[in-house]
Amino acid sequence: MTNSNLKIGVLALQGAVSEHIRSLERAGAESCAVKTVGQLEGLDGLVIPGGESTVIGKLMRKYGFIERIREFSAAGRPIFGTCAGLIVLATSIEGQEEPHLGLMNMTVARNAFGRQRESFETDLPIEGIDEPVRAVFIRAPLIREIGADVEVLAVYNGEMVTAREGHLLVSSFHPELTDDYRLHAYFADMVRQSRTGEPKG
Ligand SMILES: NC(=O)CC[C@H](N)C(=O)O
Repeated sequence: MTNSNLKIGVLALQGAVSEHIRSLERAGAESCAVKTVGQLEGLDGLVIPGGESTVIGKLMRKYGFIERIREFSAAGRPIFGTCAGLIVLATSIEGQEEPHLGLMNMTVARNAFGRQRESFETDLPIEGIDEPVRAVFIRAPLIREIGADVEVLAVYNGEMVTAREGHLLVSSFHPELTDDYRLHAYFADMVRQSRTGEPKG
């Protein structure tokens, strides 16, 4: 048994970073901003925040994060992508030739709510969390199609907005912009469980 704290980094190339760090700390994890690939070492999990997926993708390529985050994931370490982070994790992005990380088996659509509903909030029931979560959507993406191993955790107006594939978790909305840190706690549990699967010694 190890007593060391969970360490969950937040990719800090662009977007809402400090709010994620605050929510992760409230959920009982240690957290820090990740600006260089070297900082991925020693992390148990990673959050990829919202922002602009094209910008985040470009900076990930520039600073060598694509390969290193793929290795991070291949080692079974959990990743949570929110909003633009969801787009960055997808294997396919509508209207775009290339994905970014291409790790989670799903097709996503960017800015899928249209201009009328660029930004809104709702109480969203999420599988595995007791009461609905206050969800803030900002120029949010939707999940259009999923692979067989992807489990849908939340649906809004018939559209998939939260999902999980093994150690990968994604949400269309911004869970870090409210005081409700239950989705971060859910992710911290995923990270904790992935650690107990580690070989002892
Ligand atoms: N809030 C967000 O992260 C918005 C995502 C952004 N619209 C994109 O396409 O990347």
